[in-house]
Amino acid sequence: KLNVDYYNKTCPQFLETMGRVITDKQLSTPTTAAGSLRLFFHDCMVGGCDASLLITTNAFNKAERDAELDRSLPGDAFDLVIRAKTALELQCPGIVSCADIMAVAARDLVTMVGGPHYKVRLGRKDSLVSRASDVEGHIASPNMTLDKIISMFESKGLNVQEMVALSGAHTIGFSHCSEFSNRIYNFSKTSQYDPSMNPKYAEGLWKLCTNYTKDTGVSAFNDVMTPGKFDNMYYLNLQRGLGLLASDQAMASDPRTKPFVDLYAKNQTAFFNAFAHAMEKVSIYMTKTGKKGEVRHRCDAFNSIQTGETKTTA
Ligand code: HEM
Ligand SMILES: [Ca+2]
Ligand SMILES: [Ca+2]
Repeated sequence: KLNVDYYNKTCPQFLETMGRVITDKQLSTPTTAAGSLRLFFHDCMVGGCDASLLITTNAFNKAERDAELDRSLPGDAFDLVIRAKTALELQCPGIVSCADIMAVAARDLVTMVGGPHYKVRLGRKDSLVSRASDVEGHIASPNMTLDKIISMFESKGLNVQEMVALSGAHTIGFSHCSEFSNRIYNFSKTSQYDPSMNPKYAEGLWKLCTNYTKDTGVSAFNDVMTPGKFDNMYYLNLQRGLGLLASDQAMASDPRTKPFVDLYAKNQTAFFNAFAHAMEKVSIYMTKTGKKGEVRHRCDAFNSIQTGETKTTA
């Protein structure tokens, strides 16, 4: 079904065009890589990698991207897909799905910022539904227990090792203060900061985020040491109490996850291999082929107008 040569005959310029659009965007807006990786992951976790996350809300339907858990996804990641789609529609109209564009963009950007390269099989179809109400229960948040996060990944066929490897994505990008503020402001009756945090690090974040309730855009690097580079520094940080999100830091102490944190901290090649392998798995999770989806003309709208009342699928 899915294969790496899917567009070889129908859109031979596909990968080259993607490469050009991605390079332009990443050089002018270096936050694109992290945003696109997160966008892709969130899309895949809800109904598979089918671009359901790109649909915009209309009067009849509150779409997936407007779910609370997806509100912080950056506009530049959406913009990249739109740009790629626009270029591809000129070269080979109606051929390349938005879901395939997202998969290739995430992969190419990981590679561009220093991470591994892996095969992306192609031929995904775009979804025929996108509902904000479908998101909850599928996307983890930082203050969930590790038990809960592990079972969420397991429900997608991803084991603990794969979860730890995929979380290495936090070697790039940002998080808003609201995602970790509970760790630095009145953590408990006896402690201002979360004791699993390096105190100097906590203090720095405390200063950075002082005004976060008013200035809601304030964010911290997920990886304080090498924020723009895809490397294994994330795991080394966890060993030193420099994990930003509570869920990240928890992986360094829980006996189920710690062995993998230690392995990837010691051995970047092991991390890259595990990340690449897990991403290949994520990127084919629940993919739609054939009549189960469509190739959208534009990535933010279904091809036929849907009122939300009746919907016929072929
Ligand atoms: C283990 C459970 C995970 C939790 C609880 C989690 C949670 C979060 C949160 C809260 C943010 C900050 C969002 C913001 O404030 O804008 C974030 C950022 C990010 N996440 Fe995760 N995440 C998890 C796993 C993953 C996975 C598996 C990937 C990809 C494979 C990923 C990729 C990213 C990236 C790249 C960013 C930075 C986004 C940017 O800079 O725009 N995360 N994550
Ligand atoms: Ca999806
Ligand atoms: Ca890094």
